[in-house]
Amino acid sequence: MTAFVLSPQGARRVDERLERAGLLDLAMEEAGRGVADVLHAHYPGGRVLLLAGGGANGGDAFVAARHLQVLGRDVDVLALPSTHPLTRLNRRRWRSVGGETGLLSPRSLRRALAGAGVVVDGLLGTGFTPPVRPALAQWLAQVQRWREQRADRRVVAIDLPSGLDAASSEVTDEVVQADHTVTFMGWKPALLFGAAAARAGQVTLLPLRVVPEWVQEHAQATRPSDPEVAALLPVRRADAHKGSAGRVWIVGGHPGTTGAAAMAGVGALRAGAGLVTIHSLAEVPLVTPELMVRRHPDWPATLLELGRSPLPGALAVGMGLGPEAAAVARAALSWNVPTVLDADALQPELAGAGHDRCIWTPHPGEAARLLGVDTREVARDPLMAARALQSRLGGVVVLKGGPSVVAHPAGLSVSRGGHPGMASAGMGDTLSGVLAALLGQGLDTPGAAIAGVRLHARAGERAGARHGYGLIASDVAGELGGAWADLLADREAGIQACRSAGVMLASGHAGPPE
Ligand SMILES: NC(=O)C1=CN([C@@H]2O[C@H](COP(=O)(O)OP(=O)(O)OC[C@H]3O[C@@H](n4cnc5c(N)ncnc54)[C@H](O)[C@@H]3O)[C@@H](O)[C@H]2O)[C@@H](O)CC1
Ligand SMILES: Nc1ncnc2c1ncn2[C@@H]1O[C@H](COP(=O)(O)OP(=O)(O)O)[C@@H](O)[C@H]1O
Repeated sequence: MTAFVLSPQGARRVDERLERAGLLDLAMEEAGRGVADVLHAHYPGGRVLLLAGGGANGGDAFVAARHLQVLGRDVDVLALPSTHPLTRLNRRRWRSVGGETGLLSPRSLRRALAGAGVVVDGLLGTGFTPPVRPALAQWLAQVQRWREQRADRRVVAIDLPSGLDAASSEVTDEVVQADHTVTFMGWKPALLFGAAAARAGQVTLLPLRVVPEWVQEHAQATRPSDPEVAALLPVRRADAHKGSAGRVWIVGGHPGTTGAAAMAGVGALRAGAGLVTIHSLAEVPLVTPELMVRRHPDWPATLLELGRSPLPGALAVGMGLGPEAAAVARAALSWNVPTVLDADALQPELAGAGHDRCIWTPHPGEAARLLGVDTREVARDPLMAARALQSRLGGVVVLKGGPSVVAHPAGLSVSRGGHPGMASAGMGDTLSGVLAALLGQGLDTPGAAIAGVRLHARAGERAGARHGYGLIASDVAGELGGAWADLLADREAGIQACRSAGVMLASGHAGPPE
């Protein structure tokens, strides 16, 4: 199923609706019980110390305490004064089953930590407003020191580690390092990006059965599952031929950076393009004989000639293209065919020159240049940056990273998977080829972006399993066929899931070009 990304404001909206409908108690029960189940499954031994804050995050901790006791665990609870009515109610329920609650203080915490094997952090959730108040910072530091003293000590965070701003990828020193975070309803942006995501440890999302359509309504972005992505991929007829599988042009390469165009070409071939031609002013290495390479004397005359010839189903422009990239990209955009713009073609002066069938693929540095901001600002909130870029450039934007964000006219989508070994040169070039190949096979622009990013990430996972951090872009290209097969294995399930959930990922496949 599609998972959703919920900003703290979105979570609050859902919270308010649940409260008005009298369902918040049920949601808290489901959330707290889920925390207990996940904790017990992953960390079956050791005394559990639950830390409950005053808000609803603390309420979840009281519910979890009750269920952990039912599961036969030894449980201690230390709490702050409860301010939320449901937290008070669940504190009473905990007492009614014989549970005791101590007041959280440096002394009580020190004592309880001495006997604990697992700490449940239920102090601050989405209701946290930075910065962390000093007393709390001190307790969080105590928990942090306790965890670092022994390798078998675990911290399980409820919804998100305390001190983490749910909307930001940045962290401060106070934020607890969790081993596992059990989050509810949707991914909070902090659990997806940057240093904040690393503090969450492993994340389990519990969608909660209570009125899921409200989550969808208030979501900031979607996170399609593999079966849903697979439903976007084209399926060929048995009589397919190279013309019907899509003709792709790669426009790139410059003396010294010809490998970029070659890698894009291989990416396109491995993602199913029928015919791939590289147009370049430089001598592009013939990395595989199936690629056609045309070397030209200069761009102005070449662009005129190419514009008058039969145009391809899709093209990718910019990989290693060099100083004339903006002018070349502008001419290519005037041809009005599905176009991927990458690397040197990602120039601010092209804003307004694009069309609906463009995919712009900046990494955070390129995104910052296009937006005229600092790279750190892009990295802090990739969802906002991707949206801002899409409204400035039009078409579809893929803001690359681990994970990548796809911004399309109907919304935002965050990719799954990938591998840290993909942080190496040429990965983005390969992706450009993949995206052009999917556009050439008739996928619409958002569909090509969502499916292409996941296909590339899946190939990265496969290559990463084999090569680890030593993986190179050619390895990823070599795994694209296997990645496609992995996704297709779930295609039918994906189509059914999309239909029954009424979830629109993107309109998907427009049919193969003639
Ligand atoms: N949205 C929903 O429908 C659901 C929410 N649930 C839980 O509810 C949580 C949100 O609950 P709340 O909105 O009550 O907020 P929280 O419980 O996350 O935080 C509010 C508490 O934190 C304190 N606080 C805020 N900023 C602070 C700071 N800078 N320093 C120290 N203390 C600070 C407040 O005084 C208050 O006691 C979620 O994270 C989740 O755990 C769950 O019960 C499941 C259902
Ligand atoms: N840690 C990571 N996890 C997942 N994917 C990653 C990671 N690092 C990089 N990638 C992917 O690798 C690609 C890198 O693109 P880019 O920086 O443009 O590379 P290049 O310019 O060298 O071709 C992107 O698709 C990005 O999503």
